[in-house]
Amino acid sequence: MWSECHKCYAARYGEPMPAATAATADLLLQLQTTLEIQDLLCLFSEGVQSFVPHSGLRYRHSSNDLKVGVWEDGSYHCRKVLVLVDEDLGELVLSRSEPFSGEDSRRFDSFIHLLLHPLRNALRYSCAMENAHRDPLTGLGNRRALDATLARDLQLARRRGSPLSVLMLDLDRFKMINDRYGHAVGDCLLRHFSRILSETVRSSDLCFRYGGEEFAVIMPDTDSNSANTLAERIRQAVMLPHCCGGHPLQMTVSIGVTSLTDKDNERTLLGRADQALYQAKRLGRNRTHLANPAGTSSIDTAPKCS
Ligand SMILES: Nc1nc2c(ncn2[C@@H]2O[C@H](COP(=O)(O)OP(=O)(O)OP(=O)(O)O)[C@@H](O)[C@H]2O)c(=O)[nH]1
Repeated sequence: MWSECHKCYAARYGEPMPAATAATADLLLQLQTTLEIQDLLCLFSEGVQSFVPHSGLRYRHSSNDLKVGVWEDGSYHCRKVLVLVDEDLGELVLSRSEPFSGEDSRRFDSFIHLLLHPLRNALRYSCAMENAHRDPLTGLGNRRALDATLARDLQLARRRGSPLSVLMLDLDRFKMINDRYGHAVGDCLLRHFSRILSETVRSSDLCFRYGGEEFAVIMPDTDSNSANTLAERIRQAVMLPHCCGGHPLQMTVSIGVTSLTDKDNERTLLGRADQALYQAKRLGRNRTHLANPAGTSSIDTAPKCS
């Protein structure tokens, strides 16, 4: 019944669809037009508004905490737990300055039935997108995520006229670790390295596993000097011994550093960071190599201890 359009309803029953039925039919159709959770909640809030007036809507799930409209924490709330068969879909809360009546709550319930399937689909889509952009071993963003983030951050830096730097990092002689201690120990070191990376950079910097034992960091609002300082901090932190599979191991990393120029696109920026990394390897590994943004000269930070 809900999926019938107004015309079909009129043809079948010989009268126009009642307003409440028409509203739920329209809302159901609208909710099927998006897989984005935020958009879905906006559509839902608009659809429910004339039947259960509210100033704000909040959706909480283990993977999300979203607010739509004017959310006032201190005012009246109408809270619903969302379950579809046995699946926990989170919690939906309406808020406003007037108390909610029993009738409001019942109407809200009847609209929630329309939301459950579209919301479950949106949650699954969001989870699939998240997995498609995450490296399963380290939990860092993967190369696809790096490409998308770099394109976005590059545009942002251009618009604001702010600096942007990139690090490319590659663990040294990692094949030896695998060959000597086995792949599981190698995996343990890769996880350890990604933790060091995430803990050493600032919260605005983003870390990615580029592939194998190669990683990248995007640093918005960061010039080459600050990027070089941060790269050195990472290099020093990596050298501290770490126990994997009962083996106290020490690793080192080579790092290429570069910053955005006017002529750069994503490919040239990453390419220059990769070249700087290659230079760091060529000059003896366990070092940071800064490519001059103009690409004409470069600075090498030799290890203070190795
Ligand atoms: N354990 C583990 N090893 C990996 C993974 N991905 C790539 N590797 C290993 O990383 C090693 C990379 O070796 P190479 O490319 O020769 O580089 P390297 O030994 O680090 O030497 P340099 O980079 O020249 O310092 C190979 O042995 C790969 O098998 C992974 O997910 N887990």
